[in-house]
Amino acid sequence: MSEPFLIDELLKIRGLEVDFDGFKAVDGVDLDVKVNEVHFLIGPNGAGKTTVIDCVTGMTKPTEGSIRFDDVELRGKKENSIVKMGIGRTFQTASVFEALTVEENLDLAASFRFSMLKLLRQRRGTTDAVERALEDTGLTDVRDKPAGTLSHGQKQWLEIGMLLCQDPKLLLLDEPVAGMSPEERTRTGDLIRLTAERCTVLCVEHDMDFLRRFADRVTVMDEGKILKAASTVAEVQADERVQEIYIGKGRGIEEQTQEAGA
Ligand SMILES: Nc1ncnc2c1ncn2[C@@H]1O[C@H](COP(=O)(O)OP(=O)(O)OP(=O)(O)O)[C@@H](O)[C@H]1O
Repeated sequence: MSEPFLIDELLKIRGLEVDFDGFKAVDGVDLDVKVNEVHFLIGPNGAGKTTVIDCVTGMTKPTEGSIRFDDVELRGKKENSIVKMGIGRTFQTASVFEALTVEENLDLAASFRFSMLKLLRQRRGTTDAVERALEDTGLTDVRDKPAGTLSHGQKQWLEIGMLLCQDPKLLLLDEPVAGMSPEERTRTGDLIRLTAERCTVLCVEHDMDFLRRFADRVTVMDEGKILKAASTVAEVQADERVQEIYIGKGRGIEEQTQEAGA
């Protein structure tokens, strides 16, 4: 009999395995993400974090295990069905339409939520979503600028704004603050906290200072496995095995996480 799906769980992964031509990139991963939490997935390079995210979006097909979202099994579903179920995802390099303005990018993203008929009847639905995303991301002043002229940080916020326009239940963020200045990191963290008031956030990240400020819970992976299941940042930092994998791979947890996020 399968485990019961608790009311505050949004994502429940059990026994996930991914085999790339004989190499187990993900090896028996269990992961629980609760409704409206900001959950970070950390671990050294090659730990399998992005592969787990790719399995949730349907981009990578697991060889074993289950991925239940809102008590529905995602395995076997197509990527676009998973998007429609309310899962949005950003990439390490923001994917925005550079030639379109900020507002046009958001408008286009918002329109994915509506059928053509609804769009004609309910133009206002997209406008409200766009205005809210502009406000949340702090991009109102640059709404008429082509996305290609934005700074790196602004492009990342635009990508998050585009996903917010689609009213997701779960946002998957892949290293959202990589390459950002300290000010941009703070703004991104504030945007993530604001986002978590409306949806759940699962974030792959290396920057320990960022985690300390913005995470509710953290799960640590190493070599395809879970090293430490969902815990507080303080518990993760105090864990000797977590210290060991970072120290064992050359440097301290602080140093390595900051460096990887820089
Ligand atoms: N398509 C693929 N084919 C073969 N091997 C892959 C593929 N994608 C990822 N891998 C390997 O699987 C392992 C896990 O990769 P993954 O990108 O998930 O790690 P990660 O924890 O996200 O690392 P990083 O922090 O460096 O992004 C790595 O050894 C990687 O080289």
